[in-house]
Amino acid sequence: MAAAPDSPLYLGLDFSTQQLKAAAIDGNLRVVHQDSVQFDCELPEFRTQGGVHIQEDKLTVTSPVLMWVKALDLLLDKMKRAGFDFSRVRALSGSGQQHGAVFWRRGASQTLNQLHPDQSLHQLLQGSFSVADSPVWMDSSSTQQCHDLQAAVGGALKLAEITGSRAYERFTGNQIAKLCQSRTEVYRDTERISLISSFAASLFLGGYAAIDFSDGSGMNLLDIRTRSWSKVCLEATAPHLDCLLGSPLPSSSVQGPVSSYFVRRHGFSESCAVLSFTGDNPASLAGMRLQQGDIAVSLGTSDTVFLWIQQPRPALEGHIFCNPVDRQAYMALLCFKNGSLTRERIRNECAGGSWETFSAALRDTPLGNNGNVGFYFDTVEITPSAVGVYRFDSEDSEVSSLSPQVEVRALVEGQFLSRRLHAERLGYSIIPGTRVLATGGASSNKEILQVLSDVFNAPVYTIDLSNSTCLGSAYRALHGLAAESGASFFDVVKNAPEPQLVATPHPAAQQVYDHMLERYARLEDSVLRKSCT
Ligand SMILES: Nc1ncnc2c1ncn2[C@@H]1O[C@H](COP(=O)(O)OP(=O)(O)O)[C@@H](O)[C@H]1O
Ligand SMILES: O=C(CO)[C@@H](O)[C@H](O)COP(=O)(O)O
Repeated sequence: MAAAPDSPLYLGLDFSTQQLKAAAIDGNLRVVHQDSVQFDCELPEFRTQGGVHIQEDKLTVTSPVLMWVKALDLLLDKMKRAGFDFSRVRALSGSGQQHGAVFWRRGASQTLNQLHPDQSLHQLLQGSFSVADSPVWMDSSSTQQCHDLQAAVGGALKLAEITGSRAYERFTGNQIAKLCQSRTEVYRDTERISLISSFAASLFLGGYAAIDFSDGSGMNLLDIRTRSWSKVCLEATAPHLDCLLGSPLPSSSVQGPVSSYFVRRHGFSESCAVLSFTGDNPASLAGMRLQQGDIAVSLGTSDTVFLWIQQPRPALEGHIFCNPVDRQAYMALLCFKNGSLTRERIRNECAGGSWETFSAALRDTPLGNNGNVGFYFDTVEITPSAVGVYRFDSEDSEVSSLSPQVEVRALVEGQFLSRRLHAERLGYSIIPGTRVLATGGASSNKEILQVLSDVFNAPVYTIDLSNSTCLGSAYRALHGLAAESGASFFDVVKNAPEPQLVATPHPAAQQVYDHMLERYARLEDSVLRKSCT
């Protein structure tokens, strides 16, 4: 049944690597509006490529914080022009690319509190950030700080037991330590540190939003069992950090009403609630309504693989985050840096820049690629830690090139073999009934999903939107209002459309890829020996 034209809406936003996106749903969980702002082409004055600036050392990767602020101005204006009625929004939530940090300058809280509706956020917040270029998840420049943190807490595994992950360069605590050591004055001039998710929530609240447990798990600072900051990690990272971070809160918390700025400038209702924002992968778990036993594969700027887990078993590879929709549960995640941008490079070099030609190459080449396989780590990979491009023929001999069509398949098969290999090392096994839920920009490509299905030997499902992050945040906004009366997330979203089957494995897939996986693991070992990062 269609919802009444003035019925309540729930808004989800996603501040991801390459764009800001929004989706609104009605009380029947139907998507009624979608919009986006692409950073590179719609905000060219910030001169980003893929939403980021890669610095000369090739390790430091940042994004201008004012670009995200301006993107929000632009997005809300676009939505208004499209006739979106903000007064109907009962609750909103959102997500951000994980791990990135926003440093608010002393005095920023007062500015946030007194935003004048005649001016844009971008004009009002020009002077509010002590660091103009925020470190983001692609950064790998804090190796020293990672070593120091692990040494301080008693080793990599001990750190993983506390925070869910060994030290990773992109994790916020290590970025904060780097800033504090290299730009002490700037650190002293900072009154608050947000994640990108809690920064975005702060804009809507007109005051500092708490970091939520789930995104907070990507900092190497939160004790994922007690769900509070780990004293030993804070002390090893930087002085007075507890004051700068504020107390973390559950991902389903109502953090307050939207600020009067949004009421007066955009027509939001004064009672519109702002729910905790979270990380984009946790939001995606909510958007896909992931269940235990499913495996999610997100094909955004990064590729990620994640699972719902009940008990944390931290390891030296991968991450455990607090679950964003169930306070007793967790999620396990693997992140692969060379995802869509690497597929785009090979599309440009081997398929004339056309996804259609790229897809045709996948259709026209056989499962297993006649033994040709590749490792494409254009930038320093996270899982595994390696860099460079390595191609092998069926005899395991390294070759310097492959024909364009074979290269396309070598890339996509290689990427998914890697996703499966590392997921299995994390304890994941494909059993009858396993569903692979795919999302992210590249999940609109059926041929890529067919290779995913073949390599995992499991059916692949997608939801209607390739953008499950916004949908997940809209669901979380709706659930947040009901959570106070004890309703579970799954109760609230039980009538959402079911994921649709989009690919089933070829009958020969298991035979081809079980063997190839063993071979891939051996070749990866040899690549790792060659590519000491
Ligand atoms: N038809 C397609 N085939 C493969 N990849 C695609 C296709 N359309 C878009 N993409 C990829 O989707 C990526 C963006 O995914 P998205 O999930 O929106 O990223 P993010 O949320 O990280 O900003 C682009 O970098 C692009 O390479
Ligand atoms: O670092 C991670 C997860 O640990 C990345 O997955 C970021 O969260 C960026 O996400 P996308 O913009 O690629 O969706």
